[in-house]
Amino acid sequence: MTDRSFTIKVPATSANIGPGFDVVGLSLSLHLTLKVTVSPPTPQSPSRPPILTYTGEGSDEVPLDAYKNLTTRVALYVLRCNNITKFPTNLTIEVNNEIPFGRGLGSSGAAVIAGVLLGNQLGNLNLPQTRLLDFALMVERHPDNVTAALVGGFVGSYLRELDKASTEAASVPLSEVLPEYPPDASEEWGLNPPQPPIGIGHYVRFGWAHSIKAIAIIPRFELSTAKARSVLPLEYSRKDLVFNLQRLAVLTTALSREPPDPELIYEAMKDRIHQPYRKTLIPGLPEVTSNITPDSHPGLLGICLSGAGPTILALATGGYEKIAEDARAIFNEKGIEVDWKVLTVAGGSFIEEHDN
Ligand SMILES: Nc1ncnc2c1ncn2[C@@H]1O[C@H](COP(=O)(O)OP(=O)(O)OP(=O)(O)O)[C@@H](O)[C@H]1O
Ligand SMILES: N[C@@H](CCO)C(=O)O
Repeated sequence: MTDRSFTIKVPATSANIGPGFDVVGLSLSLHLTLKVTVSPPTPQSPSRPPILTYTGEGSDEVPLDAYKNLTTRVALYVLRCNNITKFPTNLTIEVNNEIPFGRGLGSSGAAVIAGVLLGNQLGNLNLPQTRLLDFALMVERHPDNVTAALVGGFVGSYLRELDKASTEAASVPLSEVLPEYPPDASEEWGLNPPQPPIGIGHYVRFGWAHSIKAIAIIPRFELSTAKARSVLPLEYSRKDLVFNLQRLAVLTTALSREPPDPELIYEAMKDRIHQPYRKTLIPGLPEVTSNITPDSHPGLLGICLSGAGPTILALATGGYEKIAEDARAIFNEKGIEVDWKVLTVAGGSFIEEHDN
């Protein structure tokens, strides 16, 4: 028997793009890459626990225990749901990550999608894409990042209204979906995990004008999605909802048109559902989004908070450096250091099997 090896590659994502809170996502050209090897047992190594190594973003904080790491815990959840209670013996996973943690660039969504694809691959499950999405949505319960990370491009998604039994199945605490530790006596723990209902998430890919690039202006601090969601109200006025719906409807088509129209897009990327509430957590956010405009910065199309923040996403066809450096100067005035990158829209996740 020979080693089996394959590579999984998952893109970063920016969710919301202004008015599309929990609805739209855009895949971007930073990647989480897993190089996976499964070696047959040998007399010297009949069986050993998984070895996980990690380079790049988050390597100083990510757990390297396969039973604690988000990606491998998700993979084990997928395997357990398919009657496989353990990782294969002699599994090695070398991770390289370009997606900064907790910045609004979909690091957790990418880790979850990588885990679902890893479980599917290790168990030779051949799950269809819709089922892969169901598993991801049991872990990350808003569809915007995970859908864009899985299928790639500029994507809108919704969660199907579930019947009572499916709603209960999809509402189990995350600690039950992803227990942290392996069982001492694996039987009870290994069996009967909460199965995802079928067909939770549905999506459509919008067009994307190729001349549009995304500048990610990334503050050097982390903001967890949970914290950035905790400041949001539970209810909104009709006026604010209509404000967002009007803009989102225009935005999804405006970003596909060549040449893109800055006047239309700048206004269509405004939001009243999440950004105004998150400004308390991101000093400089209102100043950056209101002072950098297509008039002051030729090439700019629109500017918004990326996902739950703190990264700012500027869509532009040129003038990248001036946009980024002027945003940097505003953040610097608030005592915040930033890094910035010009990114392109990426394809979806993919797996490459290697011949050994
Ligand atoms: N590659 C990874 N491997 C393991 N855990 C990860 C990985 N990437 C992210 N995580 C976990 O996810 C956490 C960040 O998730 P969080 O949802 O707060 O932010 P985000 O996904 O980067 O931002 P957003 O959801 O706004 O785009 C990290 O602190 C870490 O615990
Ligand atoms: N739509 C989510 C994305 C976070 O990943 C939010 O803004 O909270």
